[in-house]
Amino acid sequence: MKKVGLVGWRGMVGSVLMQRMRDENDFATIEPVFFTTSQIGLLAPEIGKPSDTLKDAFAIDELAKMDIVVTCQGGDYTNEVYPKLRAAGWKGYWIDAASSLRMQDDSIIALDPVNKDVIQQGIKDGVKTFVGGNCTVSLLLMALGGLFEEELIEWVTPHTYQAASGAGARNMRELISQMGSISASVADKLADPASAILEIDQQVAEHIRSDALPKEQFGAPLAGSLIPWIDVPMPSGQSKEEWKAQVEANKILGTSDKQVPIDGLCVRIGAMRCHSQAITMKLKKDISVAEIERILGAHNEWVKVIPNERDITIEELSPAKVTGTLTIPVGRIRKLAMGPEYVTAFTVGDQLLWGAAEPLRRMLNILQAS
Ligand SMILES: NC(=O)C1=CN([C@@H]2O[C@H](COP(=O)(O)OP(=O)(O)OC[C@H]3O[C@@H](n4cnc5c(N)ncnc54)[C@H](OP(=O)(O)O)[C@@H]3O)[C@@H](O)[C@H]2O)C=CC1
Ligand SMILES: N[C@@H](CC(=O)OP(=O)(O)O)C(=O)O
Repeated sequence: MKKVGLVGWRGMVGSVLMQRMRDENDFATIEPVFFTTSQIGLLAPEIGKPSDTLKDAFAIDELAKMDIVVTCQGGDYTNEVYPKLRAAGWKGYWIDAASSLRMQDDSIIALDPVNKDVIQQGIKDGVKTFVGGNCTVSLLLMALGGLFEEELIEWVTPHTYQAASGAGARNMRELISQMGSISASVADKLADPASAILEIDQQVAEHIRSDALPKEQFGAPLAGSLIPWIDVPMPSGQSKEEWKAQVEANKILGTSDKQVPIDGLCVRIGAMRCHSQAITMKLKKDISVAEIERILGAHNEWVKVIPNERDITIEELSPAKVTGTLTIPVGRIRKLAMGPEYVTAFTVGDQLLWGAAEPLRRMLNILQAS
């Protein structure tokens, strides 16, 4: 059995990964070794079989005993430990959730329902570093995989509606606190059916703008509002989250030499853990909506085409429905007024599952089988 070192397993992405590995009985086929940056010597998590106590995640000699290291610990950890481990001569496989190594020449961004061929070729060529993609990128490609595979897309503009979880666990808590704080600020008026809505609205607006609203994590109101900027600015005027779309998607698809333009605005909204994307795309030719739906639906077992009808769209194409599942619904598919090659779509996906943990779990299984 391969020795697999798990780092960052108790964080938000790591916990979802652990849950999926338990659900799929992945621990039966590996020898897991749990690492920590802060709890050395404490008990490892329950996985249905005995495991050693927690080891020091900065101990290069311990990590070097692993055949595979899977880390969800974050970019700072990767930046500090990965170069030292490789410099020590370690030849094992490194599977990472953080963005630090994604765009390096010797790494592959893993999303196997979309780029299994790239991954398999990489393994044959001796690639040892596999990184999960940015959540919006992975979710976009899971939804539009069929059209990309058939090389039907000339360009895509995804406008995102990103959940609080993408900013971290504390941000998720802050979103709920903001909601509670807003509700509490007008509780007496809400309880009185005769109270005037404009007064409630006025009081809510004042509360949202005031220091009484908790906003230490986001630095701005999210509940009852939105934040139209995610991550740091780039020289192009894009946010870094927006910049990632084209570079990462083309790297995943293996099309970096003839880039498909992918660019749009990324916005944080008050959803908990599902990112949604409103897509405008130009196809290379005029194909019917029925054919587009067929191609999208046939690409992978998780994508689910939702007919462009009101009731089923509201029922199926929402963060409330999708959260905690691996389903990638894509709907609102129709031609735009700009011309027959211009198509719109809307998709939703759990950013902690297909957006983060699931590609890593599947990458581990691919390496196990190789
Ligand atoms: N959040 C997201 O949506 C996505 C995140 N990623 C990447 O994954 C990486 C990790 O992100 P995320 O999971 O959000 O990070 P978290 O902050 O949730 O966890 C990171 C680490 O913090 C330590 N920690 C300290 N206190 C606690 C606590 N009370 N509960 C749990 N862990 C604690 C743990 O390390 P220790 O046990 O060593 O103390 C843990 O492994 C980042 O690089 C991020 O970029 C990738 C895709 C999506
Ligand atoms: N930036 C993403 C989450 C994330 O962690 O992305 P990345 O893995 O590219 O750093 C969001 O805010 O929704």
